[in-house]
Amino acid sequence: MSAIKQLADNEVFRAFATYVAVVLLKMMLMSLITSYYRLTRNVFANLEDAIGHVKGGDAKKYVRTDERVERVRRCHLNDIENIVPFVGIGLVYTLSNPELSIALLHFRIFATSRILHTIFYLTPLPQPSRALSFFIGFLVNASMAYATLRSVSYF
Ligand SMILES: N[C@@H](CCC(=O)N[C@@H](CS)C(=O)NCC(=O)O)C(=O)O
Repeated sequence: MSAIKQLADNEVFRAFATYVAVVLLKMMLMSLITSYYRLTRNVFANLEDAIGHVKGGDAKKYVRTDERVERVRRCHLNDIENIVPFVGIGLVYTLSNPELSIALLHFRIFATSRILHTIFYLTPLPQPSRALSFFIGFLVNASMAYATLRSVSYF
């Protein structure tokens, strides 16, 4: 059996791949939400975008910022700051041969925390809701990094 086939058959890897797909799809959704607010509020990042969408008048005035668009962009940036580490740390953690039940717990808590973070940020809900959801996801990444270092570290 090839190494790739072996990896694909590994239950922890399959669980990891599933949750990576979930959180990356959630992150990709942020681009669509940003575009939605740009188009419905006529808020553009570039003059050529404004010219393409605003008929007549001075397109320059639609090259501006808007609190709603900026909120979605901050939420997207926060996803990048946390989901990219999840993909990297999660992969090495998966390769360190963890227990399936413990790995699943990490992946599920992380995905839930990021979905909640988005809901809390975009609604928006009062703090500390968003801070807690961020912190839980952060702890999951830290826990996977710690477990990996404990089991396979080679300095
Ligand atoms: N880059 C983040 C680092 C800290 C962080 O991620 N905090 C969480 C909980 S308060 C957050 O949602 N920050 C808002 C954000 O990143 O826009 C920041 O500037 O706030």
